[in-house]
Amino acid sequence: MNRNRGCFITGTDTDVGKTQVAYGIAAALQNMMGHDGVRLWKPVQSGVTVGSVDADSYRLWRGSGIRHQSESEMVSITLPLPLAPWIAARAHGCLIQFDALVQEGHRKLSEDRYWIIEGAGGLGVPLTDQHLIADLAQELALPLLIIARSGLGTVNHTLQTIHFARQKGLDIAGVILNGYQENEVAQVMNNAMMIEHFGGVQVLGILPWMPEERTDTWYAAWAACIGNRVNLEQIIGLERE
Ligand SMILES: Nc1ncnc2c1ncn2[C@@H]1O[C@H](COP(=O)(O)OP(=O)(O)OP(=O)(O)O)[C@@H](O)[C@H]1O
Ligand SMILES: C[C@H](N)[C@H](N)CCCCCC(=O)O
Ligand SMILES: [Mg+2]
Repeated sequence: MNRNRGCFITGTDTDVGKTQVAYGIAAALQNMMGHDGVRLWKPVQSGVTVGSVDADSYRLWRGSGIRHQSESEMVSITLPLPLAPWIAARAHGCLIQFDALVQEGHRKLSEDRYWIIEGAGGLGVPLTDQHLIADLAQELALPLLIIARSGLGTVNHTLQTIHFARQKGLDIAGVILNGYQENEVAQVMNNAMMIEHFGGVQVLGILPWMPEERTDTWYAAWAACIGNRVNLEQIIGLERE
């Protein structure tokens, strides 16, 4: 386990399903590994309070089924306003200490666990007046898993994210296209093909829209869906020496 440090989950935008995919991957990896080796971290969340059902930290905790961390151990900074972290912090009368966040990340990654770390919004989202989410991903030196919408517009957004990631020297583990509707299958397959062709990356999974109420049964079905449709071996295998 100690070679598989983790992945950094980013998105082509806010609201593309990073949290939903992150907890699903965590649950599916736990199922696949058959032991407790996965941990989750959301360095900064905004627009929520810890404990509310819509907080990323709560959803990561609830959806992953991981109980060796509490919800508050899954998040470091929570800011109430639904804004980019730099501005949400400023409005709250504080600044995000980028170096402290990086140190905390390194401490976590030195543990003998597989860490799934969720950014905020996309790579170009400011954490401070000098740092973007991309800079945090760079400091943590984890491969990126890019979550993208599945439908029209996603090819452009995904290729731009890939281009920016490479400019920042980030490794890309792959892309997951999230949330297709039943009548969109052909379009999503074409989108995946175009992203692979022009982006030089692998699409590691294509996930359907699953709108039902979040019950225990729903969470189990989502973890199974990810286990069946996402190339988990590739995600953790990339980290193997
Ligand atoms: N495949 C899906 N099926 C059903 N609902 C989904 C799916 N993917 C995402 N959602 C819903 O879409 C909304 C946005 O997803 P989510 O919060 O995971 O996005 P995010 O990228 O993590 O956003 P943020 O930038 O705020 O962290 C949530 O309400 C989530 O439950
Ligand atoms: C509040 C929201 N849910 C996110 N966590 C923060 C998204 C910031 C996006 C900034 C931007 O790209 O313009
Ligand atoms: Mg999220």
